[in-house]
Amino acid sequence: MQNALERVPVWRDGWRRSGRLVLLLDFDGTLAPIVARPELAAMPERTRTALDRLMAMEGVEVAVVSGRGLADVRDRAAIPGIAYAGNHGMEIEGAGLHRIHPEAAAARPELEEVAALITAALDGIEGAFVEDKGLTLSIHYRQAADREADVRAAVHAAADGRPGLRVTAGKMVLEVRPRVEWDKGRAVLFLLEQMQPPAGTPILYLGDDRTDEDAFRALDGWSPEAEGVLIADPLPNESAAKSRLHEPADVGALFEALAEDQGIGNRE
Ligand SMILES: O=P(O)(O)OC[C@H]1O[C@H](O[C@H]2O[C@H](CO)[C@@H](O)[C@H](O)[C@H]2O)[C@H](O)[C@@H](O)[C@@H]1O
Repeated sequence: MQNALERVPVWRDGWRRSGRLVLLLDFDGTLAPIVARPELAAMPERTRTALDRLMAMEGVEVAVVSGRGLADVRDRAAIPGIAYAGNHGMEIEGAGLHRIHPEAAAARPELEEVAALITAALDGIEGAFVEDKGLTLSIHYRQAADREADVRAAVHAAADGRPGLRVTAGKMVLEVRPRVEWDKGRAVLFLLEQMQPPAGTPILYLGDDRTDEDAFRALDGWSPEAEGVLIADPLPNESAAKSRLHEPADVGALFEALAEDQGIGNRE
């Protein structure tokens, strides 16, 4: 898969021609490196500085799309004036938008019940814990990797057989989500419908995990200039992304490279 830095001239050219550049950004593993616990995740200074610089340029539109709860990712990313999609897009807020998936919200009482069951079952598994994100649960085992099987058993015992819920997997984490027809791909299409970028606008979705593949696939159908950038090393067997970066640190380098050209996007 091509290195995303090699595609920068193509994207800058599209930005120059259309007057717009859209960046849709995942948080953990993309803007922020993966760390031991969710509350320790932070955007590196280099990435923030380069993103600030890009956002000060003409025609650049940014949104953050995350599996985290909306308030959490908004506080953590702390990029002013943009739209945030939390809980894999089940809640969207900012830039004039306010939307909560109604069926997902209705599943909250059952989710609470499951959270209590899993929390009780994890008692005694040191390092495993439930992150309650309101509309979804993350059950982390990064610090209890040797007990992964027990964590999985606890989660499935509590959530399986409930028609309103489903279990998914991510990086050393299981998630319990409402069984609704909504994911990062749908969220990205919703955001683009609001943004209405003109034809020819380069639209980049940067993401690192399985849930980001929904967004990569959704972009394929949007326009020829919409494409996914996968942050991964090694690469997975399959991905719908068109190019890759090796690690979150490279995301800052990509923003710097996009902002480099003095000929475009400079506000008067
Ligand atoms: O969609 P994302 O913004 O990438 O969020 C996905 C999950 O990210 C967080 O968990 C992951 O990152 C943690 C901090 O680096 C790490 O400790 C954990 O092992 C990873 O799975 C977040 O806590 C989850 O709620 C998100 O769903």
